[in-house]
Amino acid sequence: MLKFNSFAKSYGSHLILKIDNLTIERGVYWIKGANGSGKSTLLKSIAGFFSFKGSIFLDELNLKKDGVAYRKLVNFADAEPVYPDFLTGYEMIKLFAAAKAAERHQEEKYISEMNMQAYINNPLGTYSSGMLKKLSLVLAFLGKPKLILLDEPLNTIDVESLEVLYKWIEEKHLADNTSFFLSSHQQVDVKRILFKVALLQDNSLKIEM
Ligand SMILES: Nc1ncnc2c1ncn2[C@@H]1O[C@H](COP(=O)(O)OP(=O)(O)OP(=O)(O)O)[C@@H](O)[C@H]1O
Repeated sequence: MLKFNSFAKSYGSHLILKIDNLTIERGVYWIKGANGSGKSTLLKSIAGFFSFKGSIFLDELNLKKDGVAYRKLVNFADAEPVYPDFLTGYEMIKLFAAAKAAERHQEEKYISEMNMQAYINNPLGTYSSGMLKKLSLVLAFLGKPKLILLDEPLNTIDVESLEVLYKWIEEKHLADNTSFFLSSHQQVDVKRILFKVALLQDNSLKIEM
């Protein structure tokens, strides 16, 4: 599903990640690693936000050569999402839905299950951090992504929303075979969704069997 060839990411002269050759099969992965191990850097590189050395492929699509097609199939939710204050949650959803060629009304289930109806038409400047986080999760599920990257999704949201998120991951993986990379400091309910663990350590990524 995802393939790294001679991948390396540095900030200036500081090497953060080096993945020579690695193929990751479809699945739901918990990206586990200590503070500063490079979890966000890895997810943002895969999302296509950062320059890097080497290549990343999603199936046959090369991120560097087929960027538009690749990005349509890879969705990302930031650890601390920031959006324009003046747009409403619903306007933000409509922008993302258009960019990801989402089916009409796809967002309705997500808005209602996350219980966001009461404030979805309010400006984002009025949202709490938990409300912004929930919006970022809704955006990450729009369209028909092959891979969804969730950076620290368990932070900030309440227990009910966490249950909803686990349900969405399970449903989406079973229905569309969508893969997930979810980074988290907190223990993930690994048995529930049969998470596989990908350990980020010593600048490299290792899939644990
Ligand atoms: N924009 C940047 N410029 C320079 N160094 C950076 C930048 N972003 C991250 N780093 C460094 O890269 C390393 C990896 O950071 P990253 O945020 O990817 O780790 P993380 O595993 O997500 O950390 P955490 O669990 O604390 O969120 C850290 O040493 C960090 O200081």
